[in-house]
Amino acid sequence: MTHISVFGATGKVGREVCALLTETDQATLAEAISASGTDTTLTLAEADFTGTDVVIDFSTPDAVMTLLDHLQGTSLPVIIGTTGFSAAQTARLHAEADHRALLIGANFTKGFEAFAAAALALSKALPEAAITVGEVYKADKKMAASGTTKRLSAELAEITGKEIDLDIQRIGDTAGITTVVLDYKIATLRLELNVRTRAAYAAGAVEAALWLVGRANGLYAPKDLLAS
Ligand SMILES: NC(=O)C1=CN([C@@H]2O[C@H](COP(=O)(O)OP(=O)(O)OC[C@H]3O[C@@H](n4cnc5c(N)ncnc54)[C@H](O)[C@@H]3O)[C@@H](O)[C@H]2O)C=CC1
Ligand SMILES: O=C(O)C1=N[C@H](C(=O)O)C[C@H](O)C1
Repeated sequence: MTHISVFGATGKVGREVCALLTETDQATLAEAISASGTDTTLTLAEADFTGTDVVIDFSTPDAVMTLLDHLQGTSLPVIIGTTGFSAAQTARLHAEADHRALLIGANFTKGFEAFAAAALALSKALPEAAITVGEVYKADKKMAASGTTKRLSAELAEITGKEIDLDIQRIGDTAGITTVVLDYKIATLRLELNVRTRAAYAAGAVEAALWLVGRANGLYAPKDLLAS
């Protein structure tokens, strides 16, 4: 049985991770940590992580930095689900991988890696196509490209040498819709990943956490799970 602590436990995704950990036989909830603590959660200062095998984070970039400060001197593995890090924060994350196994994923939905690979393959097969990466998320998410869109557009730009158009939308409580549209004049090819529930992100993160326990220190990504 793997003991998983959840950082950002009262958030939309953190709640789903905690719920999943009460249902699965492979893992159990060790400590649930939130910004100010509640009846069922601890503050970071109250958490001691003894009895924790791996931490799953879905919080904010600044909060992740405080988590890493708190974990200094331990080699506890961490799954980072949070997106939107600054360049300096990203550098800190990468340096942290010298001290622990750290897996960073912008999108833990099962099928996302295959979706990204398909988008890259199609962009190579249709070099004449204009490419747009689109996203729809909840209304209160910052109106800027998500981690998912940044990753997809950077990989598509690298492989095609083209500028990639972005279409950013915010609607209601949308869990996440990612599209890649290739327009090659005689036709339009559209790939869409429509996440129905945030439980999908929680499931992918728990699967990654189970995989990460026992790995050597270093930086990992969701595609490493597929390779092993
Ligand atoms: N990698 C992936 O597959 C996914 C990533 N995300 C990312 O995960 C992050 C969280 O997303 P949501 O759950 O939708 O946001 P949310 O706003 O619902 O939850 C964030 C939580 O972090 C907590 N938090 C803030 N400061 C904290 C601190 N110092 N200590 C502990 N907890 C703290 C907040 O109280 C809040 O409950 C975002 O960056 C989002 O983009 C979201 C969905 C999937
Ligand atoms: O905030 C969200 O909800 C999500 N954010 C992630 C991101 O920034 O890439 C992706 C996920 O699909 C949902």
